[in-house]
Amino acid sequence: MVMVVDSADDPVKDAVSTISIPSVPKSLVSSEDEIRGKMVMFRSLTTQSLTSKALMKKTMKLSNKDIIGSGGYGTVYRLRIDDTTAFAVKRLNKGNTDRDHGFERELNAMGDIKHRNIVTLHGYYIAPQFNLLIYELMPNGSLDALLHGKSSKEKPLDWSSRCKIAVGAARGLSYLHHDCIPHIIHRDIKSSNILLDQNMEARVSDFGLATLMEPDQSHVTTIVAGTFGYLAPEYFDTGRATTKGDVYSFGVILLELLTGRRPTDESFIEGGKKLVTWVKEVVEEGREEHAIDGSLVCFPIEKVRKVFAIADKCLESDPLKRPTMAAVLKMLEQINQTNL
Ligand SMILES: Nc1ncnc2c1ncn2[C@@H]1O[C@H](COP(=O)(O)OP(=O)(O)OP(=O)(O)O)[C@@H](O)[C@H]1O
Repeated sequence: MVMVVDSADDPVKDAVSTISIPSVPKSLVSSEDEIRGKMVMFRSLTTQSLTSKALMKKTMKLSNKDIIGSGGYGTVYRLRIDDTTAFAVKRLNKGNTDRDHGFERELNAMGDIKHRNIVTLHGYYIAPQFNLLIYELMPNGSLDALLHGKSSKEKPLDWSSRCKIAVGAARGLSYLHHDCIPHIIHRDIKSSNILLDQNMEARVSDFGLATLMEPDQSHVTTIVAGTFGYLAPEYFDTGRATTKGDVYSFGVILLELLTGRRPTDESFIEGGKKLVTWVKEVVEEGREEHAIDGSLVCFPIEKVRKVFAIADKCLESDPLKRPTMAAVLKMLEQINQTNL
């Protein structure tokens, strides 16, 4: 049964259609699953020629061979529609109520967001046993894979690609912090959540942990979440997610781009040193060219120094001393524009 609904009838704005599926083949779901779900697709150029029914049919045929990867919340599949259209479908298991709330949050936050540096959510499917999120497919994978995966040895990212990724990710995050109403704190900024589109433009992804803030609130108090190595120190004490916590995580991303090393790399904590202390010392002692990723054969040292200095500011232990994402974006854009 296909029912086209007016967006006014649906809690999610711009939804073009919903579909109830009384039964689906086994592949994404186990045969015991009680299957009765609702699919909602958002209106866009990519989805306008697709019917929910056709999409649902293809979705239910997904199997292990289509898996792109998996994370803390579920498994991601590649869904090919035709030669020009493909989606990334994230299946979230309905393990507990927290995850259900996370899913609802993700939908509400993502549905309206359209930005060149944010991964678009095209739709979702809700069923009793599982939920699906239907995202734009990012053909060049994640920054994590580009920096630390197999291809990083064969074809390391060059300096200008790293700069472009830093600027794009900063623009996406700045948009969430400053231009979305209510403002959005990402809460899980890390290199596996920075994806690359066909032009190697960075897109911020994964709002599973995103928390919506009312414009007059400066923070929200929640249980500790996020990923070790990227979390701001104050988060461990207070459990408060703030935009400045995201700025800290972004500083870690900058360090990853500069050094090619994960934040949990032993060299950062050698002799009990913390990341913050490490970067401060590198900047103060002018050792940037020794700290830069060894696979970078050619880099403009003045620009490298400036990006290290920005990372240092983002990683300040006192959140009040950290710049906003809008300021970080401006600094990175200026470095990119100057011919040093
Ligand atoms: N829209 C997408 N296009 C292409 N690949 C994607 C997309 N979304 C996720 N992936 C890839 O799928 C894999 C799993 O992603 P997922 O977001 O589930 O986990 P994660 O980010 O690694 O960890 P976590 O769940 O803790 O955030 C990652 O390799 C990620 O790069």
